[in-house]
Amino acid sequence: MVKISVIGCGYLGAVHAACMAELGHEVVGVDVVEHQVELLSEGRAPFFEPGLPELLTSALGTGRLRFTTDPAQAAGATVHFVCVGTPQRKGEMAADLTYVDAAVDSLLPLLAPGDVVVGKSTVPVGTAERLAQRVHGAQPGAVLVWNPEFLREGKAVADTLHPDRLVYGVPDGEQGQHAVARLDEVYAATIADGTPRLVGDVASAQLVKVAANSFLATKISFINAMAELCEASGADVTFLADAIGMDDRIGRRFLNAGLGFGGGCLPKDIRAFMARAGELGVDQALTFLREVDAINMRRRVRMVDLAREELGGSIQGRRIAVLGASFKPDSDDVRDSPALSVSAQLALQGADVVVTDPEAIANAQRKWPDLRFAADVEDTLRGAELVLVLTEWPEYVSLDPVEVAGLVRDRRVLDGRNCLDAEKWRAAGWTYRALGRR
Ligand SMILES: NC(=O)c1ccc[n+]([C@@H]2O[C@H](COP(=O)([O-])OP(=O)(O)OC[C@H]3O[C@@H](n4cnc5c(N)ncnc54)[C@H](O)[C@@H]3O)[C@@H](O)[C@H]2O)c1
Ligand SMILES: O=c1ccn([C@@H]2O[C@H](COP(=O)(O)OP(=O)(O)O[C@H]3O[C@H](CO)[C@@H](O)[C@H](O)[C@H]3O)[C@@H](O)[C@H]2O)c(=O)[nH]1
Repeated sequence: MVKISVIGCGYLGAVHAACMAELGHEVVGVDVVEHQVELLSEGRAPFFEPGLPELLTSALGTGRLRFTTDPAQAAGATVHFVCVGTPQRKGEMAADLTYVDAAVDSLLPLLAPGDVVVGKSTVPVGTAERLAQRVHGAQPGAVLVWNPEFLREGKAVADTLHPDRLVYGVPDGEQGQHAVARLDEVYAATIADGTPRLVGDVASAQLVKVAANSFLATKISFINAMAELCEASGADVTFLADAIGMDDRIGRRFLNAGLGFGGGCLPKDIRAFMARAGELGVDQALTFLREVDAINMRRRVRMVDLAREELGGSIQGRRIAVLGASFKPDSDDVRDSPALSVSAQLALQGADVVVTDPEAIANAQRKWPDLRFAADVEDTLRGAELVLVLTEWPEYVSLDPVEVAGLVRDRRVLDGRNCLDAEKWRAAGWTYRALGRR
């Protein structure tokens, strides 16, 4: 059993804390937001993540997990995971590192010889080296390492308990070896399950994370660029993705064309990576990511244009139903949500937009208070002249086009995620269109 602290209990940290307790460790989770700590302490997740409430309840029941707003409660832990946010700086591409700095600073007075501070947040390469100096200055016997996290929202619990790989970035020498041994203790059950573990230097570990997200973003923008070609030439991007995806070297995963990527990770991570490359004097190495970002943002513009086309050129006062607000299904996260940015654009241009989502309405309302929301699909669809499916929640994918036809004014649907059965919708008398699909 290892005594662990987790600093920052948001989408990443809350899941990490609960999973570490589940693996048998004694865990204290620290966050600055009082309400969030109260909810977590009651076994309630402050955000929607399948499986998390059950895990919290079971871990709290063992007495091995607690949450607090008091950073001093992290004293006594020998492994401290830093899981705070690294959002995009306002008006810039670079990451805002103030939370990471504050989190590490809050640990400095508590550190004892042998303690390991483990960065999990996604940071620009070079951040860990800077923080390591601060840790070393405060407690020469303590060490800072990087252990990036690859979990996906919506699958965060399974991804944390059964990751594809563990990556440790440690300094050379005895302190680095000590940290590896500590992390191996923390992840003993995961390693025993056969999860590969890669040990490298600190710079590489930080880069692995942003490189992985850049690759995923590039794969999505590649297929969306193909969707533009398909649309211009009368081809079908889903057919194309299926066919190229059958080549093992390419693979079908992350080739779903549509509205593109959003969320609290891919968009800000590729931008921060470009900013860091500029600081390092190698901005040319990542100019392709500018294009990846531009292709991605064009999807949203295209969706708005398509809606206008479908409505005969004018959206002023036209009733549009939007299904989906979160950046992807199985999440209530609306950070940089493509669905909401399209909805807001349509509303700004004068359309009468109503948005629904199974989990994300509260978050969406906070972010876009001027948008109109409805709690259920029926109220959203009633009287609509155009239906937009912008997040592929299973309940939207499985809608019966015959059943819902009676609710709308006009049977027109735009499939922003290439997730509907086009034939079925057309057979029910709907005009069906999707980005890059016949
Ligand atoms: N969300 C994901 O799926 C995911 C996956 C892998 C990596 N990451 C990375 O992990 C980091 C966290 O992301 P997130 O999505 O969990 O963000 P988040 O905003 O949901 O959570 C961050 C939490 O840190 C808390 N916090 C801020 N300053 C603090 C401090 N000084 N002390 C204690 N708590 C503090 C905030 O109140 C918040 O609850 C980011 O760097 C992100 O890129 C996220
Ligand atoms: O073929 C695809 C796959 C995904 N998406 C979109 O891409 C975005 C991101 O999806 P996903 O990667 O599943 O969600 P995240 O939870 O943001 O996870 C990413 O970001 C995390 C934070 O860095 C990493 O830990 C994960 O490994 C990485 O997948 C979403 O808007 C999806 O709709 C597509 O448009 N097409």
